Amino acid sequence: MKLAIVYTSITGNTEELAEVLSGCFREQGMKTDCYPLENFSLSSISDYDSLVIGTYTWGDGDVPDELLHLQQELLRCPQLVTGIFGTGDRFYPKFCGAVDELQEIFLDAVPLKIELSPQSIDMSHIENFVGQVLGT
Ligand SMILES: Cc1cc2nc3c(=O)[nH]c(=O)nc-3n(C[C@H](O)[C@H](O)[C@H](O)COP(=O)(O)O)c2cc1C
Repeated sequence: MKLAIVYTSITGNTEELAEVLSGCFREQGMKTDCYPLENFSLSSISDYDSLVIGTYTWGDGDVPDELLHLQQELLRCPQLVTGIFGTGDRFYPKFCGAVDELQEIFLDAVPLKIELSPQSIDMSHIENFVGQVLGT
């Protein structure tokens, strides 16, 4: 089994969460590759058994534009998307709205929403997410 984390991040919060998650998946014995979106080649999708997508939220609860192409491609194999994580800010009415939007498309994916950058208080949620994605 091989898992890819593919994320987009502007100010680094989602990147930080992606790195924490990578470490957790690896600790659980999962072969895990972690890519910023711009380094992920769509042709490598077939190398993976499972894909976990990470995103910030933009605008009024929106998925960032740069993710839309990957989102479209994954509609061919929606079962591959096992998790969707995001960082957001509770200041906005649609907290982590991008995670909600993606989850409406990838119905079986486990969601994780974290406020800004991951803190130690978030670790139980993060570990739960990892466990659910791995089905343990
Ligand atoms: C213009 C703008 C719009 C945003 N809209 C939302 C939003 O609707 N919901 C939300 O939860 N966060 C929103 N955010 C907050 C970001 O999603 C949040 O800061 C996130 O952690 C940034 O991730 P990054 O550091 O990976 O880029 C917005 C931020 C900006 C600058």
